[in-house]
Amino acid sequence: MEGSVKEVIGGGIGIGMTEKWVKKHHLLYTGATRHPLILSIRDGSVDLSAFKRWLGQDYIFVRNFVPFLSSVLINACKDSDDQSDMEVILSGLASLDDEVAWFKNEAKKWDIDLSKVTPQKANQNYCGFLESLMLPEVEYTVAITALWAIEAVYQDSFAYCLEDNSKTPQELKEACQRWGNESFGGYCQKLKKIADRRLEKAPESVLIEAEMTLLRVLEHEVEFWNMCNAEDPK
Ligand SMILES: Cc1ncc(CNC=O)c(N)n1
Repeated sequence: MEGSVKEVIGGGIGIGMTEKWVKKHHLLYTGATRHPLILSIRDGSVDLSAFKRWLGQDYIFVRNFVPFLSSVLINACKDSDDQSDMEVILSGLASLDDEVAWFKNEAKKWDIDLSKVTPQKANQNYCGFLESLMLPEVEYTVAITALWAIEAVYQDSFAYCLEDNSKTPQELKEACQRWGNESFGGYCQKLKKIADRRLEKAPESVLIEAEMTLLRVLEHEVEFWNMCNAEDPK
């Protein structure tokens, strides 16, 4: 099949839309995946209070991410042309069970009371954006592109902190491992394939919407990291 006429014509080989967009918007993509907070984790100079802020805020984000992912799952069941989409998204949803438990356990280790953490502005904005993606008029193709981008930023960022020459502090490695591991990487690849398959068949209007949505995701991710690096509001 590799390299066959069918693969080439079918678009199985060659560069997909998501990759084209990442190249086109590489400054913003790099801004999200090589943020100063990530670079500081990787070189070991990270301010632990920034990490703690991230932990508390991301717990809230993940709780809001559950209904979003559920909504993408429903969309896939209703609108997808491929039955396996549902299985990929379901696997992501299933892993959030463990993820929420991990946050609670990690918060204990760092002496953070999650019930006292309130979402900061950038987090509120990002969660509001997730909610807007759950509106009935949002196309499955747009929602799956957003989902791929949200997951890919975390996978790319944290995998970078785990590379051989990185100096990531031992106590942060488990967090990096959650999203930087190969299995999460495989999940992101599957999401990317789904997004590329849908985008390939999408009309121009949906393509524009999906590209705009990718840019919004990247901006929200940058703002989220910025929020963690900034002092708490007085
Ligand atoms: C701000 C943000 N973006 C992406 C992820 C990764 N998805 C689910 O865990 C996350 N946890 N937080």
